[in-house]
Amino acid sequence: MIPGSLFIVAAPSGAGKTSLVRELLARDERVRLSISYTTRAARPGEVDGRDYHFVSKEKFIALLEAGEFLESAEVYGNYYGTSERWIREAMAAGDDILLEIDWQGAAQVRRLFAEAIGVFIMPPSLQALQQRLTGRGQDSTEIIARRMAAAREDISHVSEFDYVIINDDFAEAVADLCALFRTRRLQTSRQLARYASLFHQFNP
Ligand SMILES: Nc1ncnc2c1ncn2[C@@H]1O[C@H](COP(=O)(O)OP(=O)(O)OP(=O)(O)O)[C@@H](O)[C@H]1O
Ligand SMILES: Nc1nc2c(ncn2[C@@H]2O[C@H](COP(=O)(O)O)[C@@H](O)[C@H]2O)c(=O)[nH]1
Repeated sequence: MIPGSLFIVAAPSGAGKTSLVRELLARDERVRLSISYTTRAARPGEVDGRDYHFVSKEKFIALLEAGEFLESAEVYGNYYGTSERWIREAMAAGDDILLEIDWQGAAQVRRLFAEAIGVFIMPPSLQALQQRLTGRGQDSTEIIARRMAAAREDISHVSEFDYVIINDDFAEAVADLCALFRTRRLQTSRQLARYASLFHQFNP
């Protein structure tokens, strides 16, 4: 079996990564999204187990201490973590895995999986970012201010990622993200030769 790839998508809050990832998942059935654990309160419309596993701080710390997380970080005042068990199982099944996490988590994952492919989503401007956070209409003024204050720090980590997509025109950014996933899946003939079982089907 050809092993799947591990993709990381990060962005400052409000740049549009959840919207883009949702479109990618609708168009590319080979990608599986890791559902993170978080101590953040659910936003209106968010569903436990679909958008996040929403847990208390105590439960999160218990999971952390039990070694359940591949990576974890405090982001904008809440805790977030990726289930190591889920990732290992999905990898064993040969799936392409997508982690929608922040730059701190991305750095932790890169230390474990050097081959992970990092994609950073940029807003066209800080003004557009502010408008998107406000326009989403789901966070208080204080929360938006906290996320805007962190945006410069978030963006300063852009060079740690392999690819950058500027999410200005939404349709264009979706097309770029889908193309990136498709292209990264192409195998060179040398890579293919490493997957002996597949290779031998054509070279008995
Ligand atoms: N290209 C775009 N042009 C205009 N608005 C956009 C664009 N992309 C996304 N948006 C809007 O911006 C808002 C924020 O998008 P989204 O929730 O996907 O951001 P995010 O990066 O996942 O944020 P967070 O990290 O806070 O969850 C949403 O209301 C979304 O509809
Ligand atoms: N390090 C991790 N960061 C994560 C994870 N899941 C989400 N995130 C990031 O948190 C912020 C805020 O997300 P929001 O849903 O509260 O707006 C954003 O940058 C996410 O990418 C995770 O498991 N680990």
